[in-house]
Order: sequence, then C-alpha cells, then structure tokens
Amino acid sequence: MAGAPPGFPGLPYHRKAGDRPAFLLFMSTPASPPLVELRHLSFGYGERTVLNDISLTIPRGKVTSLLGVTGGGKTTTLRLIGGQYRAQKGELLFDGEDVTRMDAQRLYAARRRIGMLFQFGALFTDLNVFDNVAFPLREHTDLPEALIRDIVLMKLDAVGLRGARHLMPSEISGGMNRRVALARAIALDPDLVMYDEPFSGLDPIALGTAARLIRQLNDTLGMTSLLVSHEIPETFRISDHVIILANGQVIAQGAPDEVRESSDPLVVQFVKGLPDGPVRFHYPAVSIAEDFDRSAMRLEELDR
Ligand SMILES: Nc1ncnc2c1ncn2[C@@H]1O[C@H](COP(=O)(O)OP(=O)(O)OP(=O)(O)O)[C@@H](O)[C@H]1O
Repeated sequence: MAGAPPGFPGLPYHRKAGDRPAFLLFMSTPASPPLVELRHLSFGYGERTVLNDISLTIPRGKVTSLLGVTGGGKTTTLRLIGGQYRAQKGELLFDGEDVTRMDAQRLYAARRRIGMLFQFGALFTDLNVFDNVAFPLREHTDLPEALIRDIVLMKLDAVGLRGARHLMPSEISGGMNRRVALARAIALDPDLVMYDEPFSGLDPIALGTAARLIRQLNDTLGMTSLLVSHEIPETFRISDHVIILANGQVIAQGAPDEVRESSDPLVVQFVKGLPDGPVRFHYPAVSIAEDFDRSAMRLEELDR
C-alpha cells in the first residue's frame, strides 16, 4: 500500500518500522508540551476520595504506564482523562485544554481523539473481525464504504490480522481478540490510546506479542499511549514513563530506571512485588491472642 487513502488523516503505511518521519520526531522532543496533564486534581465517588490532589503528565509521543495497588484509582484516572467523570478539584489538560471545563460538544470532539481499550475489551460477538474494526468508522464518520475497507484492512494489517478479517470473535484466540480490539481502538487514528489492563488473561507469548504491538503502534503511528497494567516487568520494558499511584497520590513518576531505583519503601514493595511492606498482607485486626482468648472464653461459656 503506497500511503494513507486520499483525504483521510491517517499516516502513510509505506514506512519501515523505526523509520520515523521528521514531524513525529518533533512531536516527541522533550520540549513539546505533554499531551495530558493533571494539575492538583482531586476526585471521589460520593464522600470517598479516590484521587487526592494529584499532579502528573503524560508525555506526547511516548508510552506511559500507570501502575499501583488494586483500588488505587488507575481506571478512575483513565475515565477522567476520557471525560467520563469530571474532577471535583484541579485541572485536567488534554492538549492544553481543560477537560473539566469543556462543554458537551468540545468534550465529544476531544473524545474522538482518544482510543480506549478496556479490560477484556469486548468485541461485538455477532460481528466478524472486519465489521468490529469498521464499527467506529461507520459510527463516527461519513467515509464511503470503499475507504472504510482500506482503513480497516490497514489497521488489521498493523496488528497482523488482515487474513482473519472474515472470522467471528468466537473463532479466534483470546490474544487475537485483544489485537482486533486494538485495531478497533486505533481505527479513528487517535492521538492518545488508553489501555486498561491489556495483558490480563493472556499467556506469556500472547502477552509479549501484545506488549510489542503497543510499543510498535505507538512509534509507527506517532500516537501517545497510556496503559494501566499489573504486569510489572513487561510494562517497564515497553514504557518510556512510569507513574505509580497509591493511597490517592502519585508516589513515583519518571523513567522506568529512575522509578526502579527509588528508595521509597512503598515503591520498592510495589516494584519488587514484596508480600510485606507499607502495604500489609493482613487486613487491620485485633491481635490473634485477643481473638483466640475471646473465642476460648465463648467456648467456656457454652460449656457451663
Ligand atoms: N463507580 C464507582 N462508584 C463508587 N466507587 C467506585 C466506582 N468505581 C470505582 N470505585 C472505587 O474507587 C476506587 C478506585 O477504583 P479504580 O477502579 O479506579 O482502581 P484501580 O486502581 O483501577 O483498581 P484495579 O487495579 O483493581 O483495577 C476503588 O476503591 C473502587 O472500589
């Protein structure tokens, strides 16, 4: 294929991997402003605060991973960036514009620049692979069907599944399903792709493939990627920037090597996967002695 279809804002497909055009290099220079920035942002569900005055940046053109303990607010952060929730305090800038203050129309326009791949990113089971990827194009654009066909085939080619276009989701493996969902997430050529646990449930080979694909697509399509994951080694390997959330705060942020070398006990426990540390194995409880004395007393009472 010689290039993107005429009139379509896609990128040429005749580039070799790693052969980045000048404007992509410009997009990812250190001087370019971050694509997303959270400034002193707070958010809670009802009375319960989940994110407490957090500030973080998602650098443009890079792969950023958002890590942290379960329930730490990672998915909530993705939903805030995607405009599904609004922060109660602070700013959330997407390409310099505050999402928290956008009206519905601007928010819709911003959302079209974001591709999302949520956990188990369900495909439509009654549509084949081709139609799954075509879905957002048919839904959100007026492109003629011939052009949609070209775009869908290019996206499927990018994830290695052009040949599987006629298959139904039930006829392909879990790893392939995930790759189709990825092709669908990039169908509209988003500036930002957010992945929520893209590796969960994948065997090591499919996981390695998915990780490599996220990195490759980011670089060849000139996107920015944000991924939430619990797979520390694989995620560190493909990331340029790592953010760790805990207790509603950012506890570490930087290049993978910098974060790995942090001496913060919580970061060390998390990165090394240690069972004990600031995050305890045991849910807070009275002492064992107290609990067993009490039950012993109850048994004595029953005996009487
Ligand atoms: N819609 C909701 N209403 C009320 N509480 C919610 C809602 N969604 C999430 N929560 C709570 O907010 C906290 C943060 O949830 P979130 O899903 O953002 O965490 P997470 O870091 O993505 O967790 P995990 O790693 O388990 O996916 C959790 O305690 C969760 O129970």
